[in-house]
Amino acid sequence: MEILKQIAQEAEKNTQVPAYPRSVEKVIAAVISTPNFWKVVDLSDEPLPLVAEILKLLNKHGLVVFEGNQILLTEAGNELVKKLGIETFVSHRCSCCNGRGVVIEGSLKEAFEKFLKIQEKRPPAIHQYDQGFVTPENTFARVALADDRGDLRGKNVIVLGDDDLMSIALALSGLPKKVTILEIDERLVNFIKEVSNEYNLNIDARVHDLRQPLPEDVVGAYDTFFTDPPETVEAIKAFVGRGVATLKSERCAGYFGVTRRESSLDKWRRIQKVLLEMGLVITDLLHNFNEYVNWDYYEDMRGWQLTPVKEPPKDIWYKSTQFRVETVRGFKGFNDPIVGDIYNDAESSTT
Ligand SMILES: NCCCCN(CCCN)CCCN
Repeated sequence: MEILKQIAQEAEKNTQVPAYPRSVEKVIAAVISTPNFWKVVDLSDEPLPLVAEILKLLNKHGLVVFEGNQILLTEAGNELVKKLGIETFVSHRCSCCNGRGVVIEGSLKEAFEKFLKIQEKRPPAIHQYDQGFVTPENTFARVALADDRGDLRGKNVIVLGDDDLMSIALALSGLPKKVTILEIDERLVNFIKEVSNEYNLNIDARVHDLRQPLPEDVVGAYDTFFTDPPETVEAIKAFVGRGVATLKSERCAGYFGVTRRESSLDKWRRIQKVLLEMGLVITDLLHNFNEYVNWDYYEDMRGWQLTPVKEPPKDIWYKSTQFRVETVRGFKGFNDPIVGDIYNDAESSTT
């Protein structure tokens, strides 16, 4: 146990990311089952910068080696695993719903098939706005989840930031009364407008920088919001806080993703405190509900500089937990201008 504590302390000192003996244990447990860096990050569920540092320290202590692009336990590493009784991960994830608790069926399925075709021409994710969209099936699973919770039919729905094309999926489902989207990236707004015209979806799509206060007419005018903010507490305030500011009243819902890839549990605690202070109740937390398609700018992101081996990501490794929140008495949104950096902190790694 001593070595785990020692490596955790050193890793925290070098990265400013909170690290625990369990962080080190989970990285070792991941290395038992995969030599691939991105899969180690995925299985360990620790922030990428911390995983990279822990691997470098394990290597320094002669417990892992980097052979080509593979991360392997040494003889000494295997001894430690035996001595500490470290076990690898076993998944019990439902193969039918992929652990999401919802499936895309009936009328949603037809809309989904249409969406699959439409999204083939979507603008690629760009680094400038920390974009990274989820799989088309995931976008529709979010629609199924919100409909399952009664948050869509006959409701006014707003999407704050939409590289995931939630606005198109929601409109294709035919469930909401009105769909509005605010998005900083003109390429996306133009694409969504074109699709809305072509398919007669009547989407209210506007270019808007969410660091600025909301347009007057959307404040207090919606029943449900969707957003998927960058992973800083500031960004949660900007995107989720503004989402709350768009809601009509108590007992309205919001949906967004929070990841473990760029957020330690210590940061999660700060995020959850911010949510409670806004007068929100967290009703659902669905682990790894969101799966992000690998973006082609990975060599430009900070995380790439930190990785101990330079193997391009192949399978989906970046995932996030889907949060559902609901307003209760005394809730208050956030609609002041945001100054400063909403994209970077010590734990972020894909910006
Ligand atoms: N930079 C690549 C990954 C970004 C994912 N973030 C934005 C996702 C937009 N769809 C944050 C994901 C969790 N909040």
